[in-house]
Amino acid sequence: MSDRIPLMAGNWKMNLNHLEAIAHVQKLAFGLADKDYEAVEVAVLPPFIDLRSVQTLVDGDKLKIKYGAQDISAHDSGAYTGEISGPMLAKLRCAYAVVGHSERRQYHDETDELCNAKVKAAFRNDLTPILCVGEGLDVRKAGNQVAHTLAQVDGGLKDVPAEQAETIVIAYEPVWAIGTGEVATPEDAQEVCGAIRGRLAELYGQEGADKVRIQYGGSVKSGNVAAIMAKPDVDGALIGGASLDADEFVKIVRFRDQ
Ligand SMILES: O=C(CO)COP(=O)(O)O
Repeated sequence: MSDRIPLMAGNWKMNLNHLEAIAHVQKLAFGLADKDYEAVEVAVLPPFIDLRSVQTLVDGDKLKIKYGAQDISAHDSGAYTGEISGPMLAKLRCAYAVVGHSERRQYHDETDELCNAKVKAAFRNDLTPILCVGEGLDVRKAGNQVAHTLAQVDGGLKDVPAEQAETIVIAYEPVWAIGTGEVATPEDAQEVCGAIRGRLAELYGQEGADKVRIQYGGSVKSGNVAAIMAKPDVDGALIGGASLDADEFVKIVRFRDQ
C-alpha cells in the first residue's frame, strides 16, 4: 500500500480564455464542494494568461483546487521574448509547471536537455515539475516503449538531486493515446509506469521512488479512469479534452465512485 495522494490534473492546453477559466473553476469548485475529496489532489493547468484570474478566485474563495502552468522558461529572467519564468509563476503561487509535454516536444522541438533545464528551473523556484514522457506509435509498434520512455526520464532528471527528484510528478503519456480516444489499457499504463518507478529506484533508492507520483495521460475519461487508477504504479491522471467539461472532470476526480 502506498500513501501517495492521487493527483488529478486538467491540462486545458490552448482552451478557455480568462473569463471562461473563472466560470470553469467555479463549476469545478461547486461540483467538488458537496463531497469530501481530500484524498485526491485536484489541479488545473490553464494557459498562462488565465493564471492570475484563477489565482484570484482560488485565494478569494479559499478553494482547495491547485493550479499550475503548462510550460516554464529554463531561464529566470532576461531577454527571452514570449517566455514566462519560474519566479513569475511562483509569484502567482502556482504549484506545478508541466515540462516536456509531447505537444511541446513535437511542435517546439523540445529536447530532453531543454526539459532537464526546465525541470531545474521549476525546482529552483519551488514549483513541482510535471515531467511528461511517453512514446509515439512507431516506437510502440516496435515494442520499444519502455526503453524510449526511460531514456526521457533519465534525460529530464539528469543531475537532479534525490531530495528534489522524489517530489517530482512524472506523467506517462503515450503520444498515440493523446486526443485520439485510443486509451492505453490499464496493463499498458502499468507496464511503463512500473518501469519508471523501477528506474527511479535505481537512481534514487526505493524509498525515494515510492514517494514519486506517476500519472497516466491519454484519453482519460470517467468511464476508464477507475481501471487505470487501480494499477499499483498509477497515482493519478493528466487529463486533456475531458478536463474541459467540468462535470466530466469532477467525475474523474471522484474515480473511486465510478
Ligand atoms: O495530453 C494530454 C494531457 O496532457 C491528454 O490529452 P487527452 O486527455 O485529450 O487525450
